[in-house]
Amino acid sequence: MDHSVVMRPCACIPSLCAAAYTSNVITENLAIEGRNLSYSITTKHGKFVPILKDCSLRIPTGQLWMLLGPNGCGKSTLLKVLAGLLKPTVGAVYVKRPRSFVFQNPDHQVVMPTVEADVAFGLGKFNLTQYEVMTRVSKALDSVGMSDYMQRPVQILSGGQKQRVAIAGALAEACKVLLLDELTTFLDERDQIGVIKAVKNSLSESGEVTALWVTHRLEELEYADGAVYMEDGRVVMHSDVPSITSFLKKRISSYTDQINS
Ligand SMILES: Nc1ncnc2c1ncn2[C@@H]1O[C@H](COP(=O)(O)OP(=O)(O)OP(=O)(O)O)[C@@H](O)[C@H]1O
Repeated sequence: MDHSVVMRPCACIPSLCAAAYTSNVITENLAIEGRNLSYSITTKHGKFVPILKDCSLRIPTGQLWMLLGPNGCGKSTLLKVLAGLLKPTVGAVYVKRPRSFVFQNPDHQVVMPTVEADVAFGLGKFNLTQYEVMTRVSKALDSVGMSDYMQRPVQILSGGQKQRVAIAGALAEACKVLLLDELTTFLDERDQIGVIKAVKNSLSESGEVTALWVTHRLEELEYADGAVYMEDGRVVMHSDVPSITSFLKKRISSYTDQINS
């Protein structure tokens, strides 16, 4: 994944705070909609490289969806287009505001010395009283199961705990959409499950927060409400979990047959 975009990790993206709505997009009950999105680049040698090709997706409010696909198929690029970090070459995007992007590497997520200060970091812009800040911080930490760590230094946290603190930062800012890029890549199994459960819990507590979770790990599908599967820059399937699981099992078994034949 490209980490060249540097910002306050997990902060709501300031340039996106105004409503960004592109005409002809139906938004009823949807937190995320992309229609016919293409994204391409032209290299310094003048070569045209299509990265996303006519991708469409619709994610209902309050749900956790996974974005799956082989290495290099365009998952992170699609997530960055939805985050507004990249402008699609063609197509329309609607994503509820505020939205937050959480990066893959836990060490890029936390910037303040303590957990409490880190979660409160993005709240300065809201002109809140100390009491309101404290209330938001404790509620957000509670949602991700990190209340007991409020006064801890961030350096001593595990990778998964850092990711949960980053998610709490977004929740404290009343984020409506979480765009989560392979958060569990660097985590051990226990931390991995802790992060995904924290996201799931945050969504069910609020009912208003929606998450799109990029992953390679098929076992994480069991926590999802739906999934989008990509290959070679295209959305190949967009559906409920049982259908996508059965599709992927067939895909894997046909691949195994091919390499064994
Ligand atoms: N700025 C860029 N310049 C050239 N190629 C790029 C650029 N950004 C992305 N790509 C290419 O576009 C394709 C999609 O990249 P992307 O990071 O979105 O894939 P991904 O599915 O997230 O991969 P991974 O699972 O390995 O993180 C890759 O082939 C990548 O090399």
